[in-house]
Amino acid sequence: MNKPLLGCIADDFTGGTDLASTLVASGMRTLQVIGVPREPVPADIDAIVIALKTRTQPVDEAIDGSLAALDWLKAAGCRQFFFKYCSTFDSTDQGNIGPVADALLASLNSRFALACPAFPANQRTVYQGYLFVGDVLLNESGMRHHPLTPMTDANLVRVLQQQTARPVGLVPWPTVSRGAAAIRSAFDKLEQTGHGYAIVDALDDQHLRAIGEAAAGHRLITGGSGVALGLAENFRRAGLLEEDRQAGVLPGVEGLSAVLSGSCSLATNAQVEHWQRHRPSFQLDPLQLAEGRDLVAEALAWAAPLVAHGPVLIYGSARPEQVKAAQEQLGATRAGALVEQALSRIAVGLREMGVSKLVLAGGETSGAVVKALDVRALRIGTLIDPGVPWTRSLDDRPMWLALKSGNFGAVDFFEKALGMQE
Ligand SMILES: Nc1ncnc2c1ncn2[C@@H]1O[C@H](COP(=O)(O)OP(=O)(O)O)[C@@H](O)[C@H]1O
Ligand SMILES: O=C(O)[C@@H](O)C(=O)COP(=O)(O)O
Repeated sequence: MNKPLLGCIADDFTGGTDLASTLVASGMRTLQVIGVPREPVPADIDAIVIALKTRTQPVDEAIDGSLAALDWLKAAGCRQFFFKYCSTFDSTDQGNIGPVADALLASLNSRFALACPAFPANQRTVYQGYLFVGDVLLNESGMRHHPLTPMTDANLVRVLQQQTARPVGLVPWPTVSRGAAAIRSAFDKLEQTGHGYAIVDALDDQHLRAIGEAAAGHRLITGGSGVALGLAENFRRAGLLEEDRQAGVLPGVEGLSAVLSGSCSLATNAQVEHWQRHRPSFQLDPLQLAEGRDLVAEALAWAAPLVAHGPVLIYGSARPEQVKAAQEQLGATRAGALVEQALSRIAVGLREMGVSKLVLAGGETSGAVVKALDVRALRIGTLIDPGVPWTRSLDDRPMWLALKSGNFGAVDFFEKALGMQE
């Protein structure tokens, strides 16, 4: 049996499908598993993405979970490893990007890894070490209001340096634009001068492909899905990957559809508002949940007569003022957990009603819901918008799931995913 080539650890589930869809598009047969698998790798898989929910866990738990995933991937025979985090570098002052990357490097007996969250197709670029979201710096984007990981500094060298004792350097755009050989020699120089990481500038996909090529010999690569663009080609050059493999079309599922949204990002809030212009929606308020009101039962009772006629949206998503008000009373973690738990129970209830196609908005939200549905693995299908593919769960009651990163997708993403007209 062929061994997988690339073993990936994603710090959240939406990030996992984002990375998996990039690998599939570049011709790698990719399986996404939820948590460290209990089963052996299926045959004929080129890349495995283990999706964890470590982005906002306490640092020690994030390290333990990531190392367990790495051990499994090593045992499966992977040659190269990828730590996938968010294209907006979502983290707290303590981590978890730095501490997890440190632990992975140590376990791989490596001293150096690149760090590049750039994802130009979704307007994330890195210039002189500063992360831009569209035409504004990260800290001026909606990410400054993120409920769990507010990002208040766009200088990634500084942000990562705060999370690791290993010195962090920069490979700037003029070097990156000279191509793979120049990038490789910049990596070598940084490693020789004792740096543990290099933040790497990237403004377009060509840069990302060159960075990928330069990292062909690296044991560990860290970044967003963009930097995975060039990895398949490395394996092809080495004669390890066949040409022209395409992502399989997912077998369909019979049943009803719904959207569950827990993301409070600018993009998701706009998608929720767009949906509400013509379609039914039900809002969950964490303050009411905290008071003990059974909004799960209310939402399901509301959905029952509607969902048979067309998809419904149930959401906790709220504007920054509303999120802040809930967090002031409950704390960010409890407010978030209340909405995640409610949406998870609603997802289980909707499945009982015959829903088999679910669009989930939000990384933490998707993680909570997918766990509640006891999904163990996902096959990756076609892209709805950059970074968000349809997936099909691999179990006895298969569902189609679209795990949408909060920040991703056009304003009509929900309708587009479900094939609905305006
Ligand atoms: N009204 C609300 N008040 C406070 N927190 C909320 C509210 N609605 C959702 N949340 C929480 O905000 C967090 C959003 O994170 P996530 O799902 O990862 O979205 P994103 O992909 O935008 O980062 C979740 O923990 C979610 O439960
Ligand atoms: O890289 C990205 O932006 C996404 O793949 C991602 O990690 C999504 O995270 P959320 O925005 O929390 O869904």
